Amino acid sequence: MSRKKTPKNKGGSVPAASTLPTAANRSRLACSRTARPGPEALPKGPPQSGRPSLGGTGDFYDVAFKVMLVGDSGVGKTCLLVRFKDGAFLAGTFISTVGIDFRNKVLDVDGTKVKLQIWDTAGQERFRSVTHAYYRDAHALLLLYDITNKDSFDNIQAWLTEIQEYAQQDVVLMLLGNKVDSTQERVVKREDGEKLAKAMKLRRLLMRSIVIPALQGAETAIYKGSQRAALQAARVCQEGGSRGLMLSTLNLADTSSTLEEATLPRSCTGNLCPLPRL
Ligand SMILES: Nc1nc2c(ncn2[C@@H]2O[C@H](COP(=O)(O)OP(=O)(O)OP(=O)(O)O)[C@@H](O)[C@H]2O)c(=O)[nH]1
Repeated sequence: MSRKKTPKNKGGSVPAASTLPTAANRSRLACSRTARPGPEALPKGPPQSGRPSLGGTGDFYDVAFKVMLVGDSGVGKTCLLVRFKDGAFLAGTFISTVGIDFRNKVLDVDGTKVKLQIWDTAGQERFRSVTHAYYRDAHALLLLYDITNKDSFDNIQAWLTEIQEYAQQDVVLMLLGNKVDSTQERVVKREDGEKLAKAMKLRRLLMRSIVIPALQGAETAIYKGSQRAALQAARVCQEGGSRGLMLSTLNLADTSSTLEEATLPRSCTGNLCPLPRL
């Protein structure tokens, strides 16, 4: 595979810390319910200059969320995003992300236009200082590990420490065990992922009968925090994780959560699962 993690048509990449968000553009990133059309009112991800406007495609939307993909290098963040955005799986040679990159996607959820602004961060240590500044505005963080790479699982705690330091306390966090298609190479047991989730006092929202083809092989899904943001983040995984994912979320502000179960809506039969009205 040859692919470049460089600016793309509907997104952009941010290799330098000089373009980190300002207080002004951070406030615009807040989850917004806007009148349509709203390209100029779309939440502007950092930075503002030198790249196409996030709304340049003329997307209409009612509500917008900023979602960030984080985790060790090579866990599959870019693949998840590309799969979600373009429906393609980037198999083959691994080219590491430089800096930070983003894609927009507007989904129709029960008649509501939901815009997701999804940021793909570089997993490599040397880019941490760049990505830290982007946590603050995120509504949801998807924290990935690779079930074939024990180190990426062991490093989850370190990622959580970073998240606790830099993200909003009420951010929705999902823990994703990626690459479950690689059954032969699996070194992180599903139970270990679930144990970690429990240790973090996660709440369980979605499990068992997830009938979305993209989620075949999904192990479990847990959320806590803003329900709507959690579900939108789950949708990223549902569409992006054709190879199955374990989803779980953590509300860092809530240490007294208990496990709660629910299921996806019955109408959830395709790649796009209508979200329940919350
Ligand atoms: N088998 C399998 N391979 C995957 C999957 N997702 C990603 N890969 C492979 O894993 C490698 C790394 O994927 P990337 O998406 O580039 O990883 P990343 O997390 O974005 O890495 P950084 O950009 O360095 O942070 C690539 O060779 C992908 O083809 C998956 O679900 N299953």
